[in-house]
Amino acid sequence: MAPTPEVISEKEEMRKWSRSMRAQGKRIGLVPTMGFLHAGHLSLVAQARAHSDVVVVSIYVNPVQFGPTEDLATYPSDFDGDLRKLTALPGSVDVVFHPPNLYDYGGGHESWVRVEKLELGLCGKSRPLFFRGVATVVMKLFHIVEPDVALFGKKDYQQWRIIQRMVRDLDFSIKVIGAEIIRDNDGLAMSSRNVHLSPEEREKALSINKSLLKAKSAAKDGQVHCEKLQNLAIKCITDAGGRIDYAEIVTQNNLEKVEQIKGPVVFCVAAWFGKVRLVDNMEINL
Ligand SMILES: Nc1ncnc2c1ncn2[C@@H]1O[C@H](COP(=O)(O)OP(=O)(O)OP(=O)(O)O)[C@@H](O)[C@H]1O
Ligand SMILES: CC(C)(CO)[C@@H](O)C(=O)[O-]
Ligand code: BAL
Repeated sequence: MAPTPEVISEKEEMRKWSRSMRAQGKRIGLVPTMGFLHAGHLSLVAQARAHSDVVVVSIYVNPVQFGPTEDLATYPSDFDGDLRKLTALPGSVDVVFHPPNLYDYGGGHESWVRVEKLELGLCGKSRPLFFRGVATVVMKLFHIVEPDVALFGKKDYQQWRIIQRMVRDLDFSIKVIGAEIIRDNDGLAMSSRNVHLSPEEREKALSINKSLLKAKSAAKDGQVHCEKLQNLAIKCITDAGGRIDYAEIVTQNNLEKVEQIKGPVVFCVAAWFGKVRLVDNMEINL
């Protein structure tokens, strides 16, 4: 068992800690999270450790990425449980950055980061201010923690691509790594929000991964028409009782819609099961 991570809640203290590490020649890895940690998050921590000398995990439920009708108030949290999980890891986490509020300067926050094209499609359609909130808080975390490397999960594929684009366009000297999706044994992509699924809804939600596997296998068998593949997946999910937000095949880098698979694509899905909205995706490289 590793030592319990140091918990830092003040921005200035966090920056001071990072700068003292940098002065000792240490590479800093950052894993941004909203807490209620699961094995998907822990896999990011392991990869951060492999790419750096010291690891910071941030735990902060960022209010500005939630729309007025979204689930900010019910977002799951268990800070003590998170610390226990991080302490039980084979390699240590050095710091948990857990600020109470990143927008507490009074007078209102009015500066935003927008990744103008990439934020429009997929999740951006039903959550129009979501990626503005994500890009802004990640930029703030980058300025506070000053990491050399930052880890994001491919489960939130569009988010990962948006952060990569922000880092490129705004000249951050940070390596952004996309980590593979960790799934439960039955194929459901791990997600903090899964805790809100009833057993019946969880069973229905397995249709997302099944539909993606079906579509990928049909594509490998020669079906390259995206509409057909999308309809296959939509039927599988709606037959199971899910409500589709979107099911779209897009290019892996620019997330542009494609009609026929000719190069590397990713099939992205968001669907509702009861009050829970889940996202998942699968890369298809024929
Ligand atoms: N199953 C997973 N596999 C790999 N990475 C993941 C997985 N789930 C989450 N992550 C990554 O962990 C980071 C923090 O995500 P977050 O704290 O929002 O958890 P989450 O499980 O995605 O929660 P939510 O239920 O809000 O989607 C993000 O980079 C996210 O992509
Ligand atoms: C990247 C992130 C920590 C920003 O709040 C969040 O969107 C998440 O947990 O995926
Ligand atoms: N993991 C993405 C965070 C969100 O849906 O708000």
